[in-house]
Amino acid sequence: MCGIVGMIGNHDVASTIYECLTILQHRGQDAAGIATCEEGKLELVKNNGLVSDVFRSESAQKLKGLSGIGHVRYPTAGSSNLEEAQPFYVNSPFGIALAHNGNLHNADQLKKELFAEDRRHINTQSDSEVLLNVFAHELQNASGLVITPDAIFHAVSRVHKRCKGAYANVLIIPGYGIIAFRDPNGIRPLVYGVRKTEGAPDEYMVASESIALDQHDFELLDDVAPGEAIIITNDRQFYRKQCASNTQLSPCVFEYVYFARPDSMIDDVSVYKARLRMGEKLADQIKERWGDEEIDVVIPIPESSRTSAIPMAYSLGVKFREGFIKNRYIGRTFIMPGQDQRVKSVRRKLNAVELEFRNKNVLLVDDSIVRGTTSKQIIQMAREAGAKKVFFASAAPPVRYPNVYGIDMPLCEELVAHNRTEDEICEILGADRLIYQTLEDLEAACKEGNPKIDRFDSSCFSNEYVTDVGADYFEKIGIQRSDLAKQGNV
Ligand SMILES: O=P(O)(O)OC[C@H]1O[C@H](OP(=O)(O)OP(=O)(O)O)[C@H](O)[C@@H]1O
Ligand SMILES: NC(=O)CC[C@H](N)C(=O)O
Ligand SMILES: [Mg+2]
Repeated sequence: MCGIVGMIGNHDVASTIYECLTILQHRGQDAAGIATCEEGKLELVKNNGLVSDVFRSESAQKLKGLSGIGHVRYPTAGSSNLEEAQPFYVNSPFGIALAHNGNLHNADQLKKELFAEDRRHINTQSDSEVLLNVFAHELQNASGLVITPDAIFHAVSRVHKRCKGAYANVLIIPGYGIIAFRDPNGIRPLVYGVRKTEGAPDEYMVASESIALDQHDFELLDDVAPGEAIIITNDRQFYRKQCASNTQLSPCVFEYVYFARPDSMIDDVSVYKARLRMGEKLADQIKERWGDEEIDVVIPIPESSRTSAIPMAYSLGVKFREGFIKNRYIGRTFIMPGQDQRVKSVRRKLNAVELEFRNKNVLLVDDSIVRGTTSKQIIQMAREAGAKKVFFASAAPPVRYPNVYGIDMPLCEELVAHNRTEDEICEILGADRLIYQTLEDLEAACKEGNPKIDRFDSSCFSNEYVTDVGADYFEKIGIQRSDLAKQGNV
């Protein structure tokens, strides 16, 4: 997952974009970048690291101008190297920079076409560089000497025809404005809003999550619809158009489970409320299936499961306690690049409050179990702290299949639930009992917020992908993006 933001304002936008990126930091911890534009000149600063590290240097001072875009990266294609940090820039036509959240599964094919037919060279392994060049090529074909909204909308419609996978994008064209668009399935989130000041032109912001808008007093106007593109020119003309013929709103259900901040709205659904409903539904399952079990206390595994754990405890009529304290200076474990780092980080990040465990039957709640890195260690810690019995509940169903739309879970064999029954998983994790949310309940918990959602991308639970992903792509990412490959061992 990555976080993206774009803004046109009445003062230099770099500091606001910087703040937005810190707000979106939970979506990507590997690299960060900002491109701004002043009088037709684009400045770009990007590097590996957290937002606060990347923009510490003096180079960030050069980020001037009333429009800009920003990105925080969690890689799903290519390497974690600086060359693949975003925004990406291409100088022709007009100069375009892009920030992309998502993942293309036909990037290899597109790369060949770009080279052989479009005379464009791709210099990295990044699918985002491919996407930018497809857009640039199509814009070049569609425009004359002057950029027009029609030419941009046409270029976006061509991107929809050529690119397969997930993409929520924000782009900047120096001297013209910013553009945002979302793939025809609307897999990755993208919202926009306006800030009005009397006597001054309206300011606009586009971002992965509404929380970036909220914190800067922008009024949320809408989600960018699947297949839709919006344009905000420097002189504040606003255009929007549907650029795809077949669209179906299919947001990634994992955003609601884990990725997004609870205080965000995604496709008109409050992530917070969706998580509360997940907790209620899971509690119903527990009552139905574990009626015989005595639970003394419900304990969330910080951070993301807290919201679901509260209504669970309430519904079960059991105490809710903070049994694990989180070191607030350690980032998210799951999106770290290597398994060694992830394992070490869980222990450094979480510590048990012994008195909440001693001689108790504890129900630990997490939002999801993916590789099992967190749950395995946490269950062990609960036992060391003196728990009598350790029960484990996951607010999401078993993750059994790869994600190809922007979450780096490329290899089935790395997923603890793949090809395993719930009893087998329970044994591996070392719990006394394990319960998972059903997919039906999870989707219902999210959809209740917006019945207009056509379907979800729930592929990592169901093995049903909303785009046509070829077997060769699964094979490729399984080889290239496994933990072993990333360590350079294969
Ligand atoms: O089974 P695993 O492979 O361990 O992945 C699942 C865990 O990873 C995430 O936590 P993370 O520490 O990334 O973030 P959080 O602090 O937001 O909960 C998620 O909330 C689960 O706790
Ligand atoms: N997680 C993402 O959205 C990743 C974006 C892009 N595929 C990259 O690897 O940089
Ligand atoms: Mg967690």
